[in-house]
Amino acid sequence: MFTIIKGFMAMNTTNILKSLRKKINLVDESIIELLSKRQSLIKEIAKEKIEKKLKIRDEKREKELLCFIEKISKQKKLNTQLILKIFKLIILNSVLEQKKFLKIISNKKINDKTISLLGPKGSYSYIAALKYNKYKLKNYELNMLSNFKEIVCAVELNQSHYGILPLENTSSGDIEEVFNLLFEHDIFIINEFYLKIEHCLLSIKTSDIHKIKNVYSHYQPLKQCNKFIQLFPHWNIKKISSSSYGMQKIMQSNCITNAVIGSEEGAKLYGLQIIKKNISNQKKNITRFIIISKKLKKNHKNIPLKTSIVLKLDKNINNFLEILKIFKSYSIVIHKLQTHINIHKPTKKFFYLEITNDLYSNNTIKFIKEIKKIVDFIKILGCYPINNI
Ligand SMILES: O=C(O)C(=O)C[C@]1(C(=O)O)C=C[C@@H](O)C=C1
Repeated sequence: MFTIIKGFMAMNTTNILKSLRKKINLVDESIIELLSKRQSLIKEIAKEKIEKKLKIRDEKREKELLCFIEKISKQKKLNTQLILKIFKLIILNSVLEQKKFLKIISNKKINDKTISLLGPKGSYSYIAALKYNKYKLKNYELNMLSNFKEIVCAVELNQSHYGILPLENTSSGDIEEVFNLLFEHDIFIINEFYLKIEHCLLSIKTSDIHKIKNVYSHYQPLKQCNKFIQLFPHWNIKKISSSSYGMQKIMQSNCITNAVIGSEEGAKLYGLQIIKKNISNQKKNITRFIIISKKLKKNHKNIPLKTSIVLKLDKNINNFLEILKIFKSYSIVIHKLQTHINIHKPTKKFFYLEITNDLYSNNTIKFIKEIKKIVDFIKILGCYPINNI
């Protein structure tokens, strides 16, 4: 009798579960419908912006909107951090959609093979992308974006096949922002290469070093040239989205007091003069660029390969000793080992590792299985050919 009642209750619970799941389906359908409505509005906004020649991205509006979202999600007692994360992604997606729409409207041929990078033309990423495109991709269209996050999201959201990002530099070290994006987003490294970066101080042709008051650039070139900059304490240093955006701005402003730190190639593109060449802290200023993709790539077995991994451990330091033992027992060779701080939660650390092993070899597969047992979090960031400087 008791078993019959239990069986009946179980059946009843299953029916309740079924009906609740049906309700969830309806709620999810409404969410999708609302997102589709939002997407249509985004297109309308894009048309208006194109007509009125307004910038696609409106950071002030984004801030206001996120404040509003935060307020109402708190009122509804939702996980505010999660909701904000979702909305930041939705907004970023609409920026990328609007930029794509702008291209269609302005009758630019849309190539389905694109590589996203920090633009506009003349940036170091542009020079790196031209080089990579010439040797490896051929005929991929360059999709110029305004920051590293947009590049990562364009690839993650399948709006672009590949992305190109600087990862580290001999003068400024690791680019933490890019490492954090790799850890947080669903993308993979499929290649790497090195590029010599020769920073120059550029201005319009009628200026000279004594007239300069404002110096513009992306935060990376500014960091890589900080010793040179320190020689001119009266300069106002202005961080902007890219060195080439700075070139565009000073060319348009036509003002003798403005200068930008950027490339010689960029100077030619924007008709600027080079006031001083090679101003980096180190003579051999080299940047390591990576190519990112939505999918992990399998490589030929007969070329030397590197696998990048990120790990998060709990506070127990002994864990790391355990990890090292596993490395030893599988004869894994560590090429690089670094700790990185989570930009959003500075108390949280990640371990970033590069091993000179093929991710798909039986030995590496077994090694990763072992590691997974003792870490809090592991993400394979990619497997790609080793490209020495
Ligand atoms: O309000 C706008 O201007 C929009 O284009 C919409 C939107 C959004 O998705 O909410 C997208 C991009 C802007 O940077 C700000 C907001």
